[in-house]
Amino acid sequence: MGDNPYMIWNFTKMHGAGNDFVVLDGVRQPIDMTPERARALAHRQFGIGCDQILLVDTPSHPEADFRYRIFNADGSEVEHCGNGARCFVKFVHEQKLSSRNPLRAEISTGLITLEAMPNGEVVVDMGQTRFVPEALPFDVTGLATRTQGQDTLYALPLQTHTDLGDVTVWLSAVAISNPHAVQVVDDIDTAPVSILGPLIESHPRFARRVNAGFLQIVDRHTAHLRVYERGAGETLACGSGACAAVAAGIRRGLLDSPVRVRTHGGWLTIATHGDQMRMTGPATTVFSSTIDIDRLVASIPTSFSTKP
Ligand SMILES: N[C@@H](CCC[C@H](N)C(=O)O)C(=O)O
Repeated sequence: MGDNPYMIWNFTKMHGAGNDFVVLDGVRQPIDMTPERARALAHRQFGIGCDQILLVDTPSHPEADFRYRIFNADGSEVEHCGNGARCFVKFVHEQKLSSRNPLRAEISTGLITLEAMPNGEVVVDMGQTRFVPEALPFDVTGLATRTQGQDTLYALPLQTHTDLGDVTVWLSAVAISNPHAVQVVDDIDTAPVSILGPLIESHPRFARRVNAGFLQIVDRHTAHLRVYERGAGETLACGSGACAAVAAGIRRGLLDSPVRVRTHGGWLTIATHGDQMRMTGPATTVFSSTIDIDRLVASIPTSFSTKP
């Protein structure tokens, strides 16, 4: 790799409401990301540790300022990451990759617009929500359904193999580029997220797996949310999950825009803007450093192998 034989990567550790990221500049340094490298970077004990890796790259779309790629902690590349999008803007400005504001970023499913506000928060036009099971995809063949407001809910039976026994969860199926299955619960603090989350996330009816949201309605403009994320487990906040949950809450007739969403990592504001979901929230830089990526991958004991 030219004058960088050790594959030293500059990186910045960031978070958005506690959803944490390793952010890499692929514009000024060559980054050949692989699932194994992503898993090594994300490893909480042997790596830097993060929920997702964000790669800022040159765009292929003529109207985009940058391309923005997202890798889950398990190495899978995914379509969207709301909290990451806010950190992406802060990173681009702090690293002086661009002073443009608003910015347009290319994600795998199109373009998103992002704007840094004078108070340090970032606003992201997250795109449209789609309430069609095929968009996730979600195989709903033979599942019982019921209607709530404008939404169709799907009854997904789950065998928990715990004291909870067999349970049926009523899900809204929402795609906002990435897939979300949202259920309404009485109290997010007592909801069995660690039991139901993994069962929903990797349920065979979701061919590309799914992010499992647990939404508590507080009043028509306030909600609490936990998300068991595809490829990362429960995170302190999920921006796309907040957009999907609010869209589901509005469609079910339980919420009105704008909605303040409390996650375990902080507050996000979600509003509808025409047919778009608009998210506002914080973005925080923790520190910047360098890492020898090949040495990191080689250092991880085989019993903790980052190979699939
Ligand atoms: N934390 C993110 C979502 C990251 C991707 C997600 N786990 C997926 O696999 O779709 C957010 O803030 O939106």
